[in-house]
Amino acid sequence: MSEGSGTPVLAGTGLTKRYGDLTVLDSVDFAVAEGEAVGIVGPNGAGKTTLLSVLSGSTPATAGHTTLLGADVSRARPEVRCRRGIGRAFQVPRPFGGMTVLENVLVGATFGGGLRGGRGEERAIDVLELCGLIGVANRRAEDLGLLSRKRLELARALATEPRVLLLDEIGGGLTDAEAAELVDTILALRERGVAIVWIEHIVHVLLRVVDRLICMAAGKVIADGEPRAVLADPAVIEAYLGRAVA
Ligand SMILES: Nc1ncnc2c1ncn2[C@@H]1O[C@H](COP(=O)(O)OP(=O)(O)OP(=O)(O)O)[C@@H](O)[C@H]1O
Repeated sequence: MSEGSGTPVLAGTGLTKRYGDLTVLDSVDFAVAEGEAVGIVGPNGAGKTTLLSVLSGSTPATAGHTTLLGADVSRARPEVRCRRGIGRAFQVPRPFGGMTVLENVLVGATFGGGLRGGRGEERAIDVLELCGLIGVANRRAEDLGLLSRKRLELARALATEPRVLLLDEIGGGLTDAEAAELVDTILALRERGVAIVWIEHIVHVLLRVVDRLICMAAGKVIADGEPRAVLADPAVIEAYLGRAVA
């Protein structure tokens, strides 16, 4: 969390997830401040996606607590956490293929954000503009190219009016130019004060957005701080076993 900030927008304490004897998340403490952007890196199987799933409520924690704007949401279902401010976008976009782009975003605003009637429509149009999708608002989601599908995934999460947005490898599969466009959209969200937690293997893309980097390995946080310092940390380099991280 940034120095001097107040209550974190989202925080986890002692977050643990076990599958039988396998501990995939091992007593992780995590916090993101309002408007902060945090990147999460780490080798495959480190527990990064599990951390986001536990924070968003889609995977129940074995132990630990999650707070959202200071309130304990550890027992709240994912849709409740969503309405209270946690948005999530996935690596593989999950739109309703037969629906238009606008309809997909309206579903997010109405069911995820609890915005009814005119307010939902206003929010949907605003989000489509922000994500560069207004020109394809009436196209069916299944007819979109990859970058537009990624933008739609982001737009659906944003339509719920999140205070914090959890992004899971949304840059995957994009060309450098497409990834740069996506970064511009995410920077625009930051300007609106949405906190961002972003797992991304494409580190140079991540570094354009985040103020802080967390590295996980074997279910634990092994480094947390200024991004370049984290990438230069010997423990981080060792965790990647010599794989390039920047
Ligand atoms: N439902 C499950 N049952 C058993 N093991 C699981 C389950 N879900 C995840 N795991 C295991 O938990 C570990 C952490 O997985 P997770 O997806 O959180 O890692 P990750 O850091 O996001 O990896 P990647 O970068 O490959 O996406 C992995 O070893 C994975 O196989």
